[in-house]
Amino acid sequence: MATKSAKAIALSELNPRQLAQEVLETIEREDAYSHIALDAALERSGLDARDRGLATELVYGTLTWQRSLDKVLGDFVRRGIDGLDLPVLVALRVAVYQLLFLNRIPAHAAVDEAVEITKAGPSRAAAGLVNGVLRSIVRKRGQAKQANQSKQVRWWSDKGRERKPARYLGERYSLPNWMTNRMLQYWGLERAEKLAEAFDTRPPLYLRLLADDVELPEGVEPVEGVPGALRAASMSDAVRAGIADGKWGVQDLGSQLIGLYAGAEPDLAVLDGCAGLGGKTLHLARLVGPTGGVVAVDPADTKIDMLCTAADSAGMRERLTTQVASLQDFAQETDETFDLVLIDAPCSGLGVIRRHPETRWRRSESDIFALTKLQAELLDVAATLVRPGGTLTYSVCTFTTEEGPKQVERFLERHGDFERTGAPESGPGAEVDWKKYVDGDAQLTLDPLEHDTDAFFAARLRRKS
Ligand SMILES: C[S@@+](CC[C@H](N)C(=O)[O-])C[C@H]1O[C@@H](n2cnc3c(N)ncnc32)[C@H](O)[C@@H]1O
Repeated sequence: MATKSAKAIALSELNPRQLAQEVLETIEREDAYSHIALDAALERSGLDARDRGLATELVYGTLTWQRSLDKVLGDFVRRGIDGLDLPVLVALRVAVYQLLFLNRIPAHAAVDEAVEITKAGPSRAAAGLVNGVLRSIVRKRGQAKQANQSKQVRWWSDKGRERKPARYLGERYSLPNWMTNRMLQYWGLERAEKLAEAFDTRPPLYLRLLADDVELPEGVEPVEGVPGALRAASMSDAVRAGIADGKWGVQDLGSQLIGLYAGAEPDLAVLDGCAGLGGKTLHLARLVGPTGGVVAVDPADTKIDMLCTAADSAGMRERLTTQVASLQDFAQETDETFDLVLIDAPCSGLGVIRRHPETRWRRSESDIFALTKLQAELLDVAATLVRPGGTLTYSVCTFTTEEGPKQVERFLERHGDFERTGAPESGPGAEVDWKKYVDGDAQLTLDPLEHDTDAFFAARLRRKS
């Protein structure tokens, strides 16, 4: 039976592969964020937990391994992949991802569905090509299996490891070479390779408690030494129900640690200067309690709208004041100073590529220069908004030194009235076992290998009294 065009049928009728196809095309065509496009599609889909899991795996896996998948396809598509229509390229990538990375999926299911999806789409004439290419890959894989080669279809060469390590890491772990070059500079080959591998895995599912006295379902455990943090084995129906009931929300452990590291505690007046969707804002609002307050500023009105909605359902609205403005404009207009200012700055986002795999293919090295300038400007403005004796926490979800430790060094050179102060010694943040998470300068440096978190950097600075 021919599959109907994904466009012609309601999202609620799509199977997991059709949904993944739809989402991946949207991400590519509209420069959309993977998590937003996928969540929106899943929300409107009629898929059960298992099929949602498969669709999620296909979207994130295909985006993560895009360089490797394209390399393999390039070896099998005679005229190269550059001239392929987007729906054809996406169908091929998704199928090859299943063939090479998902052992439990039978080859015929991956191939047949890619052919059907292509037949039902706008480039139906390419269905034969899709069929031929995928069957050749399956054949090659089968021959290699018979010859007992451990890796059947390869997209890298081990010989390059010593000779051209940046290229080797990029090809093997599906990362851009400029990024692997930096990883080698920072960590050397051994550790860079381990981190490259870690960046290709699916991240653990962490939750943050939003209510007191809740009973944890099976498969959800508290994270030792981090108040309010939970780790879930999977996005089970019970976890989803807890989210809907406002018992907990999804937030990476690294993000939660930043909220705690910033040192929010009852009564404080807090400014979240780059609030975004408010992941950290709402954590800070919870920590300051009903007697404290958080001002959340961000120039993106849609983000502030979403933050307000989330604050309403978390019961935090009364502690929160929002303003759609750049921090620079906000600072011009206010006379207020704050006990605690958080600058969770716009950054290259290389530390969260497990969650946002499209970042690998969208960022370029030149972005880092512009971002570093903006971060320095935001820090200079933020410094004027901290009361004497108050603190400024600067955080980024990346591992480049310019955006992290060097940015802070330069800030301290420009602002003799600030000093590093490290993790908080009172309030909920003092309950964390910080030894595990901070470096020699008491700065927070997190990564997926050591901490099972995304890669984050944060520094806490005190304005001298
Ligand atoms: C890393 S994101 C913040 C994420 C957010 N804190 C969270 O935890 O969900 C950086 C934010 O900075 C905002 N931004 C960009 N330029 C800004 C500026 N000049 N002033 C204030 N915020 C800015 C962006 O809109 C973006 O939402």
